[in-house]
Amino acid sequence: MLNIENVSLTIGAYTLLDNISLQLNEGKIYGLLGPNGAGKTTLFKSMLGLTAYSGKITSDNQLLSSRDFGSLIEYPAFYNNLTVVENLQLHSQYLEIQQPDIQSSLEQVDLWGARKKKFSQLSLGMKQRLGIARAFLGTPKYLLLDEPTNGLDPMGIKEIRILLKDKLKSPQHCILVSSHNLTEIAAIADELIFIHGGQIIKTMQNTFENEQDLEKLYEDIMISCQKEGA
Ligand SMILES: Nc1ncnc2c1ncn2[C@@H]1O[C@H](COP(=O)(O)OP(=O)(O)OP(=O)(O)O)[C@@H](O)[C@H]1O
Repeated sequence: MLNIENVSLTIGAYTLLDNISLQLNEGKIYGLLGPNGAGKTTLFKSMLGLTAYSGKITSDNQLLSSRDFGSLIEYPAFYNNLTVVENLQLHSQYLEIQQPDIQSSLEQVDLWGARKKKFSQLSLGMKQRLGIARAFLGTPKYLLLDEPTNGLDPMGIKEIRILLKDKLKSPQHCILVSSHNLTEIAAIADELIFIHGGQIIKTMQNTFENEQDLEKLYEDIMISCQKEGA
């Protein structure tokens, strides 16, 4: 279990994260929802140790290790002139992942057939899936995906949904995914986390049968945050 306790981050006059406490459990997919600038990426970066913060984040009561996490934050950066396989081999060497199962990870995201293609030859959807394969390569406990469906067409979005829900979700792994696409979040998440102005506004089970109901709740929450000036 990932335990986030009273995590805050202030830079100059701006409070990016405001006393965030959350518990994230293996076996679940969490959807992180919030408008532009809410603090989603900053929260991911604090978990990954990419930004300073006050408060405490632990995994099963232990200090965090970079091995605990796999992440896809913002646009996935790879070497354009290397092939799919070469990119993953390089990443494994860089992270000192012992005996990475590159074939399985590529099969999982349906890219084994494209293993000899250069990164520059991949479609956006293939690039996102390769980013997820890379994030999952060391079989981390926590998989952090920041807007993985950004810019994808409906088929690409569907592929990511199937990948997360039917292939990567497991009792051993916790997946935290941020998205502005409420339809996707309604379809894949077990739990919902609403964030606004660096604060967690609400956490709840995803009981939404359709995205219209989630959309309505999202709008109500965000409008009331704006009124309160959160
Ligand atoms: N290094 C920084 N210094 C100052 N402000 C920052 C820094 N990084 C991010 N911010 C600000 O912190 C706020 C939260 O940014 P963040 O990128 O975490 O939001 P987000 O929820 O991921 O937004 P989006 O949905 O647009 O990706 C924004 O107002 C952003 O401008």
